[in-house]
Amino acid sequence: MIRQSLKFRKTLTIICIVALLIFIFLKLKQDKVYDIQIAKEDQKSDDVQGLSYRDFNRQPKKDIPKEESIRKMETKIVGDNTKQELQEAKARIEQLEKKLAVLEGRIPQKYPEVKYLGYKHRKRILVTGGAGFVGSHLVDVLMMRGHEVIVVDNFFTGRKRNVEHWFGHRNFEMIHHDIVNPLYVEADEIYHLASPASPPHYMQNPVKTIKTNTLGTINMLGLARRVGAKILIASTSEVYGDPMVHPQPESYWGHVNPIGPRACYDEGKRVAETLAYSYAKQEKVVVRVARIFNTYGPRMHASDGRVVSNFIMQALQNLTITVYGNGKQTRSFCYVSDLVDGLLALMDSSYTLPVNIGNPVEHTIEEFAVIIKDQVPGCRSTVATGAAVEDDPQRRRPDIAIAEKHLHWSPKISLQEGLQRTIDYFKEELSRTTFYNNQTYMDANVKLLH
Ligand SMILES: O=c1ccn([C@@H]2O[C@H](COP(=O)(O)OP(=O)(O)O[C@H]3OC[C@@H](O)[C@H](O)[C@H]3O)[C@@H](O)[C@H]2O)c(=O)[nH]1
Repeated sequence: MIRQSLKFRKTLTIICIVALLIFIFLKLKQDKVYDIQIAKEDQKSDDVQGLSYRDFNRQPKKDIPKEESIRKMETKIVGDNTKQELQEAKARIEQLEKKLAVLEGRIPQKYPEVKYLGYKHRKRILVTGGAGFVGSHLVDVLMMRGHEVIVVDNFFTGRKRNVEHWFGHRNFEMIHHDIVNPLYVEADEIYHLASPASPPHYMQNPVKTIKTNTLGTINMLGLARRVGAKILIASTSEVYGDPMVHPQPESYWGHVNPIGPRACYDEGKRVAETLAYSYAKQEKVVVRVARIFNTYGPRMHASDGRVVSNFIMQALQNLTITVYGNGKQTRSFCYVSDLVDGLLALMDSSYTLPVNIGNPVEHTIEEFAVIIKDQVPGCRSTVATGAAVEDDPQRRRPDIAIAEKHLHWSPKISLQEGLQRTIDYFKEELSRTTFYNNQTYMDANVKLLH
C-alpha cells in the first residue's frame, strides 16, 4: 500500500515537471512571435515614412490612436511653451519701452531758438488752426519771439507734424478742439485762422465750412470779449468774389454768387467780417481783419488741391500740369513768411479796418504753369487745359496801399525764391513717400496746350 502510494506521487511529480516544461516552452515561443510582429510593424512604419505623399495616401489607413494622442500632447506642450515665451517677450518689450521713455525724457529736447521775454512783454496767444499751413508758420514766429502759444486745431486739414517740433516746450500748448464748440481758455491775443482754405477742401463739406466761419467765429469773438483779448480774423480775397474792380482795394464790396459752390467759404468769410465789426461796435472787442490773398510755401499738403501744390507735384513727377479753364485767369502769389509778417504787423497796428495782405505780382495761370515747369530741373511735363471751374474768379491782384501805409508792410520774397523753397519742400515730401493722391476738383478732360 505504502509502495503504491510512493509510486503514484513519483508519477504525479514527473507529470507536473513535464507540464511545467511544456508551459515554459510555449511561453518562450509566444514572446518570440510577438517580437517578430513588432519588428515587422516597425519596418512597415519606416517604409511608410519613406513613401511619397501620393504613395502614402494609397496605403490602407491603419488605426494608431496611441501615436495620435502622443502627437497631440507634444503639440500642446510646444504650443504652451511658445505662448509662454511670447508672453515673456511682450513683458520684456513693455519694460524696455518704459525704460526708453524715461531715458528719452532725460535727453534735453532740441527746440528752435526761443527769445526770453519778461512777464511784462510775454503774451499768451491763442492760434486757431495753428496746426495748418499758415497757422503753423505763425506759431513758429510767435514761439521764437518768446510768447506762450496755445494751438487749437480739429485736424480737419491741419497736421500735428506741422507743430511737433514744439511738443513739450514749456511755452507751447496744443488743444485738439473744434471751435464750432465753445472754448474756455485765457489769452491776450487770438489769431483766428481755423477754416479749410483750399477750394476742393472747403467745397467738400460746405455745411462744415460755413459753420466753422460763422459759429466758430462767434465762439472766438465771444471768448475775446470774455477774456478781453485782441482778435485778428483771417478773412480772404474771396470776399471780392469774381471781382469787377481790378486790382482790388479794401473799399471794393465784391461780386459774390451767394448760392454758388464757393459761397460756403466766400459768404462764410463775409459773415465773419460782419461779426467782427458787430462785436467791435456792440461789445467793444478789439478786432483786426486781414484779407489774405493766394499764399504758398512749405507745409502745404501735397494733396491740398490748390494750384501751387498741384503744379509743383505734377512737375516733380513729370505728370501733365492741369490748367483749369483756358488758363487766362490771373492770381498773385504771396510767400508764406511774408503773409505771417503782415499778420503780425496788423495785430500790432492800430488800424482797425480790413487790410489786404498779398503779393501784387500778377500772372495768368497758364504763365504760372510754365514758370513752375521751368523751375523744376529736367521736368518733362506737358501743360494741358481742361474744363473751367464754376465761379472761378477771373482776375485777382491785391491793392496793398493800406498795408504799406499803415503797417509799413510789403512782401519781400520773390516768386522765384519762394517757389524754389517750396519745390525743395515738395521734393523732400516726395522722397518720404512715393504715394501721391493727385486730387483735383474737376475731370482731367484735358487738351494739350504746349
Ligand atoms: O490744378 C489746378 C488747381 C487750380 N487751378 C486754377 O488756379 C487758380 C487758383 O486756384 P487755387 O485753388 O489755388 O486758389 P483760388 O484762388 O481759387 O482760391 C484761393 O483764394 C485765396 C485764398 O483765400 C484761398 O486759399 C483759396 O480759396 C484757379 O483759377 C484755379 O482754377 C488750376 O488751373 N489747376
